[in-house]
Amino acid sequence: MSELTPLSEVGEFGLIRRIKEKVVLQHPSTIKGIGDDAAVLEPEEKQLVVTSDMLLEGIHFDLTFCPLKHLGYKAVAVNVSDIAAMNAKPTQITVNIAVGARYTVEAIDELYEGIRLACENYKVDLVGGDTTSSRTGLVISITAIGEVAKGEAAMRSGAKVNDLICLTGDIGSAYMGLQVLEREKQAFMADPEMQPQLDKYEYIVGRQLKPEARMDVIYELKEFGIKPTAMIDVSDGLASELMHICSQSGVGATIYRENLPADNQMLEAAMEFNLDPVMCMLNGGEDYELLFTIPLEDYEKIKNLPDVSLIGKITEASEGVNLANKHGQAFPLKAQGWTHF
Ligand SMILES: Nc1ncnc2c1ncn2[C@@H]1O[C@H](COP(=O)(O)OP(=O)(O)O)[C@@H](O)[C@H]1O
Ligand SMILES: Cc1ncc(C[n+]2csc(CCOP(=O)(O)OP(=O)(O)O)c2C)c(N)n1
Ligand SMILES: [Mg+2]
Repeated sequence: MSELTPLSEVGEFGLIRRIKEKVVLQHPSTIKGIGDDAAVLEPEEKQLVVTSDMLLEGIHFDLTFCPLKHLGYKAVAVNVSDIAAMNAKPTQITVNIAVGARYTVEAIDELYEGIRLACENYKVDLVGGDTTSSRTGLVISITAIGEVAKGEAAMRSGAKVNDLICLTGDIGSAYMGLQVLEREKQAFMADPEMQPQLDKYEYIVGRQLKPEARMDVIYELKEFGIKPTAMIDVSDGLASELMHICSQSGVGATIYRENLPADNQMLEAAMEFNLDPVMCMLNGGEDYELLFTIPLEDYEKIKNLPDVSLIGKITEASEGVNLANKHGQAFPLKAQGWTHF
């Protein structure tokens, strides 16, 4: 095994130099990246979108089952997902990390390998950040900047009565992936000889550890001439996100249980864990899919998009937010997804 280097050997500035050396800037709007008191950007004639999300050890990730490279990728992806949810294109990120003194240079290299891979995939420039020590665990906080043409940003507040409610991908899988990982961790702690059994859960575990921001769908919507009237990404759970759209738009909604997009592995794992798959889909969280509304007239355009499901319709506010079953019975939806407190 190769030697590991303590962080104290390179120091804060040595670490930053190491990070900077591997950064390749690709956006013409990045005038100055890492290395000065602040980055300098020169955006085009567009509106800027700015968002931050942080990931904390013990709250958002567990290093016993989350490799640092995946963590770096996920930290970027969840931020790009918020940019996507504004119907915008990501351009730059800054990365703040707080790291325990016992970390090695090689461990931080791994983390940044994931960050770099995500920057390459989403075509964003890493233009700065901050590095501090931590006494309580690893913290990663990312700010993402993006651009959108004037008037094209999709707010949570734009949904109109009779709009169609659309959802990308499938939901509930990241949550079930986490249940599997936590179970295998418990089994391993009880008996370190135990090898984790993850083969048949590859997809759902991947959804937890390696989520993708749906920039692909943002580009497709543009290509098909569809502008969502409202949009949000699913981080805390579908029910919770739908409530945000409804309250901010002053509307109600009905979604149909039969139309909720489920993956087979998620359904099988839910059965194994004795969990109601519909509850997992509504409240699981961390799917990083896009929930958006479109005018009814755009139905013909949207039905050709392979990875978009029509899950319901927007109604008058007085009708509330409901989940309907195949017999047409509707029940008020409760947001029981992730909250921090
Ligand atoms: N500590 C904070 N200070 C200021 N604004 C915040 C803070 N936390 C969240 N916000 C803002 O509140 C809104 C909702 O945040 P959040 O629920 O985290 O959204 P998301 O799920 O998209 O990350 C956003 O506009 C965000 O910028
Ligand atoms: C170790 C661990 N515990 C719990 C979770 C589950 N979890 C953590 S944060 C979260 C929701 C999303 O996080 P949040 O900070 O609310 O993101 P935001 O809505 O601001 O994008 C979920 C479901 C996890 N992924 N890992
Ligand atoms: Mg947030």
